Amino acid sequence: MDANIVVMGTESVGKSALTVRLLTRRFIGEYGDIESIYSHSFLADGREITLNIWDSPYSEDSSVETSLFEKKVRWADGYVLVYSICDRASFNSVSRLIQTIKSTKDYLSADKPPIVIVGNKRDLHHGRTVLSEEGRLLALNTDCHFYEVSAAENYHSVLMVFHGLVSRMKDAKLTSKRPLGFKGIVKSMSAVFARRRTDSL
Ligand SMILES: Nc1nc2c(ncn2[C@@H]2O[C@H](COP(=O)(O)OP(=O)(O)OP(=O)(O)O)[C@@H](O)[C@H]2O)c(=O)[nH]1
Repeated sequence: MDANIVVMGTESVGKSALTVRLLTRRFIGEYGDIESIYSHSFLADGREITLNIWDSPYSEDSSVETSLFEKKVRWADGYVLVYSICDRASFNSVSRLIQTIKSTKDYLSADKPPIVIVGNKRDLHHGRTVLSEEGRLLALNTDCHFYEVSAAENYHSVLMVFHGLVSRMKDAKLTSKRPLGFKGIVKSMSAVFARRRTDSL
């Protein structure tokens, strides 16, 4: 079974840190601006599940963002929307993102893929500006799921985010994979460790 997961959120909230943590169990600190789709397989209830995880750097360029955004929504079987608990603006942005995703045609026609809201950087509790309750309430009001994690400190909670999302995907949905629509985006993990910039898009 294959599942496409898109990781979204504003700059520096830890999108790459979460993705790399899942894939390698490691936190390497700096990640570079790499637009990437990673594949990750695991066993759940005796079946092999392959996750294709699209992690992209946040861009202020709205024309780039808009066309990429549409591609992501078309492609996704599930969403991980990340904010930092120390960054109120990133939380507000996740809230807007949920509305935007939910109002797109592709989201509705795809039978409403599950959305997980992730408050990251839980280890930085002294700098917290977004309460856990606010994240939980946002999830409740928007019919999403909520986790607070630290990509820096904890592998297990990051694993729960992705596995929890997969368990909410409908099996039927996952059998019909949509083509990516453009090439040159698949990168290997070595690109992350080499911290290479790419101009593949
Ligand atoms: N303390 C702490 N720092 C974190 C955590 N997750 C990520 N960081 C740091 O936050 C910074 C940004 O992390 P990235 O993973 O590059 O963030 P991103 O959302 O992919 O950023 P863009 O690619 O710019 O959109 C890096 O310096 C990370 O080391 C965390 O859980 N705790």
